[in-house]
Amino acid sequence: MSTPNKIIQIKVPCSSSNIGPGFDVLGVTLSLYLTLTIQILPKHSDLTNFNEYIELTYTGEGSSNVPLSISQNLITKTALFVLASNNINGFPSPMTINVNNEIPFGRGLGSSGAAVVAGVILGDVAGNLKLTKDRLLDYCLMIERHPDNVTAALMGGFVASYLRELDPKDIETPTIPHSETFEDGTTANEPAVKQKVLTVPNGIGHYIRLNWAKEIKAITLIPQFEVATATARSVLPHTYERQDVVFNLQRLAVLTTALSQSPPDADLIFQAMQDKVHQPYRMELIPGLSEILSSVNPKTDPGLLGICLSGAGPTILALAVDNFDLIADRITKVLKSKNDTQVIVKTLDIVDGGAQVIEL
Ligand SMILES: Nc1ncnc2c1ncn2[C@@H]1O[C@H](COP(=O)(O)OP(=O)(O)OP(=O)(O)O)[C@@H](O)[C@H]1O
Ligand SMILES: N[C@@H](CCO)C(=O)O
Repeated sequence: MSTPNKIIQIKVPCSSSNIGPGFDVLGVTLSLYLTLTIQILPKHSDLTNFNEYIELTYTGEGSSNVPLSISQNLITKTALFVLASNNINGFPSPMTINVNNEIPFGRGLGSSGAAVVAGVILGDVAGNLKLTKDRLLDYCLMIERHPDNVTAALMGGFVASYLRELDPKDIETPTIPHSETFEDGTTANEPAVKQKVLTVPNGIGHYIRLNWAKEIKAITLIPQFEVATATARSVLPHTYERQDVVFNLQRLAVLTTALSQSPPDADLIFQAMQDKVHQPYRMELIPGLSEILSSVNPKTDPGLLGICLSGAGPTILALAVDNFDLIADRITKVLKSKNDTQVIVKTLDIVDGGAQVIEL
């Protein structure tokens, strides 16, 4: 192999979204990473499209079943989409891309959001486009249409976001590498259909970083089965009763400040993490969720602040300041009593910084 012109690392954190009432709004970045190590190799011919000279390898989570074809892999097809949108047809240099992934697939820890962010940055780096972070977010949001995970993964920290409503013509093009959240029946593994130029609208996503009290840690309880986000969204109703919407709005407004206060008020946070918009409908997909939400609280388990589904599940997120192992054991017992599965427990830090590009 020839000596690389450049070696670059793209490091993207995982994220937990919703935090109870903030469905499709809140995301918090946690300390598990998707890391791409890229060697950009010298061009060895007059070619301008080096798609056949991209070597993609994986280690870690998902490595045994992720597609390695660049038109099917979510990271590389996202990069191809960014390049095509900037009039670049295919990867402009040969390269090796090694992906080391710590984020389990389909567990509610934002694996697809991290892959989309990594792919958008890969496209930016490969095409030497020098897009701003806000512009990178526009590209992410063309692909993953709920902003919570991608905004947290790109920007870092505890983030609230909303999406500008797009004109239907902005998303009708077949060049977008449809992710599972397009809700049109396509899946994350389907290839982008055509490479036709697409102008990505400006300023699709708007976000604000919120404060997070430094003593609050995230216990993640990760059952060893997947729930695809598309499935977890398909069980949600299309319309809601007014009292359920008001229930969530009231709690969401309180929660965004309650999580910033030091010392945290466990009772306030526990109540503010209740939800009536997504969790009740997802209980059928996650045996034990209903029992956990109704039986574990700051009185039964001192140190606990609140419990919710992480993203679309099945991971359970427990926010706590103390007694992490005891809280984890108690929730694990309930999950195991309802599922014939291993439960992996990871107590994670909240990560302040988002995706990074490091030149090695
Ligand atoms: N590192 C990756 N490389 C390639 N594809 C990935 C990667 N990470 C995720 N994916 C794709 O995304 C799918 C998982 O996306 P899905 O939205 O269902 O779950 P999630 O993002 O892990 O959970 P949530 O969105 O609830 O946080 C995987 O099955 C795979 O197709
Ligand atoms: N807010 C999204 C996150 C999943 O990616 C959901 O709950 O469906």
